[in-house]
Amino acid sequence: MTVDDTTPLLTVPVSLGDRSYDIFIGSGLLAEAGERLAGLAPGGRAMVVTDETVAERHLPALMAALESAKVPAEAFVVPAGEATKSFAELERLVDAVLTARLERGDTIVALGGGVVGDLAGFAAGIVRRGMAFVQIPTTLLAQVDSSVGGKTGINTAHGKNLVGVFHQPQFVLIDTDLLATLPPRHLKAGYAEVVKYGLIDDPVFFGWLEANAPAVFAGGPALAEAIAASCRAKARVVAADEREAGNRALLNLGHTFGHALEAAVGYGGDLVHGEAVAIGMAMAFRLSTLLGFCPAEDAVRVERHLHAVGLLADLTEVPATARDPARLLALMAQDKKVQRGALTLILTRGIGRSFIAHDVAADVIADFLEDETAR
Ligand SMILES: O=C(O)C(=O)C[C@@H](O)[C@H](O)[C@H](O)COP(=O)(O)O
Repeated sequence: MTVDDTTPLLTVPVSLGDRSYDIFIGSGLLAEAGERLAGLAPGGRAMVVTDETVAERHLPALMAALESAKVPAEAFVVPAGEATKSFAELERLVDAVLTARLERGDTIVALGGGVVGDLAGFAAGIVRRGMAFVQIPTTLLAQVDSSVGGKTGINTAHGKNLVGVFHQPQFVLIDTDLLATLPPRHLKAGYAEVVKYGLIDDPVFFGWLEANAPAVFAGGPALAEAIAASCRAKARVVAADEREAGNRALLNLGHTFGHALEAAVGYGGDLVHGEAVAIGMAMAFRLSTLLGFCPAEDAVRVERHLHAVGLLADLTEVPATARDPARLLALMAQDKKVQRGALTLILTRGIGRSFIAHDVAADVIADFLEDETAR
């Protein structure tokens, strides 16, 4: 993979028949949001959903872009953090959309990270049985993962993302400049999802990340290239299996363990999604090694890279209260990939060789979790 020294506009198509859309990636794109929205829904209105932190940094620029394109718009601001993916915030948002009398052809615009995108997308999917929706992701995690593919939803006390709908956006606008204000912790957390694409089926990309991680974290062309490669990978998987009937589940590498950890720590607690996914991916590699699928050196290589960029890779690195194996197993049992009571895990035969496993016995997973807490 080569790195350009410029970041021109790049368009990645997501091919889904009459629900197809483009991901626009480039520097300074927020300023074009108004024109793009006006082109999408001439004469339409917009509601921008964002959180308190993003509102301070980027909302004025987006509202100015909408105003100059003559798109009437109002903003709806939610608290920052995972706890916002709740029935209470969904109800508040739905009420605001209906109070504003937005029509089905008006647009809900998600300006923010995964939390904002998932909540706003869910509202767009259910109000008037489906409104227009646009994603303007402002975190690395949202730019490389959650803004693409149409998964929307909220968390419940039973687990992560358990209530939601598939609802594709009309376009995704990725302004790479917005990452300049992203705190390092969230840049790292988003990087976990970038690594995931290498681990699923692209060992060359993983090798490139090992060599180029410092340049990616420095921002600039290498970061833009990592975003583009991630979006291409995700668009390819989603186009082949929009509703996760098959191989889309590979995008869940690290998520069955990760989601259980997030729920165990508590939403808004001391573990953000990408951090939990990093631990979950390392665990998936270790379990794969234990089961004889994956060379031990590959699991070690994954751990080494996650640690090298400052991500956690070990269950013992999460708060002790979230490490109870029985509780983790009970949370995993709520995973959406469960079939007839049996867990589905994404395991691996090595870096870039992940596969869907339906037949790992519950007692094997329970023993593995016991071992992991004692590592
Ligand atoms: O888009 C997908 O499909 C994914 O699984 C991507 C995940 O990284 C993302 O976190 C997704 O929201 C998880 O979905 P879930 O269905 O496992 O809750």
